[in-house]
Amino acid sequence: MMADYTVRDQVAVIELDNPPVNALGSAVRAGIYDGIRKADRDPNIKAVVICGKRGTFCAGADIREFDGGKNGPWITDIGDFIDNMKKPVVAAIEGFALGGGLEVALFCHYRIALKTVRVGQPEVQIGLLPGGGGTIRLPRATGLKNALDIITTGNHVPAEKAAKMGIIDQIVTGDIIEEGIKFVKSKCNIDTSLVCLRMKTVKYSGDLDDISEAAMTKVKSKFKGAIAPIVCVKSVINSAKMPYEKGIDTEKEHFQDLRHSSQSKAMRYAFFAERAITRWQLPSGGNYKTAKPLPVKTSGVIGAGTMGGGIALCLITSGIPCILVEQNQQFLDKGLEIVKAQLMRTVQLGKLSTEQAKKCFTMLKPTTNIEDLKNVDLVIEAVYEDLKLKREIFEKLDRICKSETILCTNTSSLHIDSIATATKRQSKVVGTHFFAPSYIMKLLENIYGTKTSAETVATVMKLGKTIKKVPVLVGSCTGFVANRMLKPYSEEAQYCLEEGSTPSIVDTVLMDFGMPIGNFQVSDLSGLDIGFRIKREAARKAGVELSKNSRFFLGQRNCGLIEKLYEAGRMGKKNGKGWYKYESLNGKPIVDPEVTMLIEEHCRSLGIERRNIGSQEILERMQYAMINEGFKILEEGLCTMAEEIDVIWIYGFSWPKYMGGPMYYASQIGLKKIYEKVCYYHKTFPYSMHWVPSSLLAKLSQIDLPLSEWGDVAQGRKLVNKL
Ligand SMILES: CCCCCC/C=C/CC(=O)SCCNC(=O)CCNC(=O)[C@H](O)C(C)(C)COP(=O)(O)OP(=O)(O)OC[C@H]1O[C@@H](n2cnc3c(N)ncnc32)[C@H](O)[C@@H]1OP(=O)(O)O
Repeated sequence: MMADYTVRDQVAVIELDNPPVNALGSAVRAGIYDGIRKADRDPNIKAVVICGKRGTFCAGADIREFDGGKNGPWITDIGDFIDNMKKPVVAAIEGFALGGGLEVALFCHYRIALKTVRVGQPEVQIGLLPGGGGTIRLPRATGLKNALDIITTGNHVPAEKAAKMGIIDQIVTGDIIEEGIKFVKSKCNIDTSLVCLRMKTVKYSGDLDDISEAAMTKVKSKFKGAIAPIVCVKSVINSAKMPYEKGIDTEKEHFQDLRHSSQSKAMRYAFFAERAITRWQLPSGGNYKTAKPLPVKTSGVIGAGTMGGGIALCLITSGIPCILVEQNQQFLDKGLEIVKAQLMRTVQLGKLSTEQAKKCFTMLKPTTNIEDLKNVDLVIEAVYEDLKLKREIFEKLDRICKSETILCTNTSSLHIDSIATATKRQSKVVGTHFFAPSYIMKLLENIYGTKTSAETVATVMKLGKTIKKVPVLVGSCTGFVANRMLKPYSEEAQYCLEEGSTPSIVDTVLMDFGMPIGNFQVSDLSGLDIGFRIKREAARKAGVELSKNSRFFLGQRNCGLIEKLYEAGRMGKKNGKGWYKYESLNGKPIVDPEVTMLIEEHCRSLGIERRNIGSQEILERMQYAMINEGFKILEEGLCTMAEEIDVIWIYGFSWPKYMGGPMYYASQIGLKKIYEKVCYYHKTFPYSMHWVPSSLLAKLSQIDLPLSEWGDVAQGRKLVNKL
């Protein structure tokens, strides 16, 4: 049994024991169930303590079991039994009580916790609802409003807040089991039915239908396209509408429906993908197990623009002092204003108190003197994308900084070696690519160069976690993984415009799929000048002219629309005109007939016949071109597993988690179909390099291998005999 049963001072102590997080697998559930029945039967036992081993209570149901059909008692059987017990049962919580873990605690008559504990019902984040009575019992403990909030967001609640909400009865210090025993013995003379949550009514104020409608509207707009939050609201409302038993039965039905839904399967995949990518390895052999990160106690950021300011903010709000360097006082002052405004916003959102924000700000040391960086542990360069400038900065940093300092570049496209070779410490140079807005977006694409050491990689992977990002390690190539895959995706979007579509049609198709924002809206946000400059730089490097009126550029299909919009003074949202027009800086995109005319004129002048392009074709062309690129990336060893690509898209480009990421999506469609379509488009559009089929995709399309093994095939770790 995966729950230890011992007796101390006439109290039965049931300790959950399932490493690493005491997940409630079927054996654990059986262990708890047997334990409470044994304690109830034994006349020498006066009370029960339920707690967990290894410093944590329980992280919920064993998510891996949801795909199989493991049996064991249903979790609410435990609750039903405790509800009828005369002997008091206390949950003694340390670490986490999450999901089914909190539900077990809510079955108990009492809950005590250490101050450091976090509780929550995070099921919604894996496309589920709390299926062990959580939607019915939590509202009885804390009221409808709090329960709706906790269950629909999945956010963790710190112990003291949970105590104020009525979820925890007492905060304790010291040994949790000793405290549990002391606490529960003091309750032996109290009638358990008086404290049993089943017997309580659900508190709320106002009209239930109004509460339900408001909660539905909120989750539908906040979690667009996701089913689980809607079902969570329904079930929590049932707690106030239905008798306890009916509420529980309905909850169980909802749980089973969600458990088998494609959305939950994709989100469970994403949960484990996020953990798999922490097991990084370098081609040279260094890996997450062997490499030790260096401490980062002080940091520096060069460039106080929107990106650099946001990066500095990530550092100081995570407790890492940061020296922010700009070339002159005017730019520095502007950067500081950006940091201050973002900090204020964080306070307004309730994420930091005014005091905390003030304290953070004192950790920022603005300067115009790069020499001030000499003693910091790590520097992140975030100046604009100019190789010459970056090399100059790295050469200077190499001279100024102590020998241990790690030098990071926030380049979004340049090869790491092309910057690292400006220094005599190539093993300490690494890419740390943040995504705009850098304070908000969770992805941190860490890029190793040929000579980057495992220690340096370990340091930036750890730093990523410390500053609350999701760090993914990738190899170096133009655009790295994220932007390299984005290129065919947005090129296909532009080709669709030339062939007959419009920015708003393309964007609507993407948003209907589940993307929070369309391709052309993103382009307007980043600024059309960025796209234009990238193309101009590519032309300059190749020693050719950039021509907006040519259908070919560097031997490839070309769409000159960006150049035409740029020349028409359309810079994007920042000047109110891009692919759309905007009435204000915070305004919504409005279809602009001028852009439609410009596109039509572009087609006329180049003799391109426009046609109706269906939404399926738009989606397929954008996604399959990008997926094909993903397979090439795996094939080239720039990623070691397909999961890395999915996490990059989820956290860098807000790919809907309930669709698992583009590689997972491909696995659901079937690689055979994807490969056939890629071949078809390659034939149809022979001048687009991105349609040349990936040989890995070709290989995998012939066999049926789980996504978790695609990287192994690419790297030759798994040999496929059939081929
Ligand atoms: C048929 C079943 C009937 C049950 C009916 C009741 C239904 C209840 C629904 C649920 O309870 S669903 C689960 C709800 N709980 C969660 O979503 C919590 C998930 N875990 C986390 O958020 C985090 O892991 C943590 C607990 C906050 C700890 O974070 P930390 O960063 O410290 O460690 P990780 O790297 O995330 O995790 C360590 C290790 O543990 C694995 N793991 C964590 N939680 C679970 C879990 N609930 N089930 C299975 N495995 C879990 C995680 O995958 C890591 O292992 P890996 O090998 O590195 O992947």
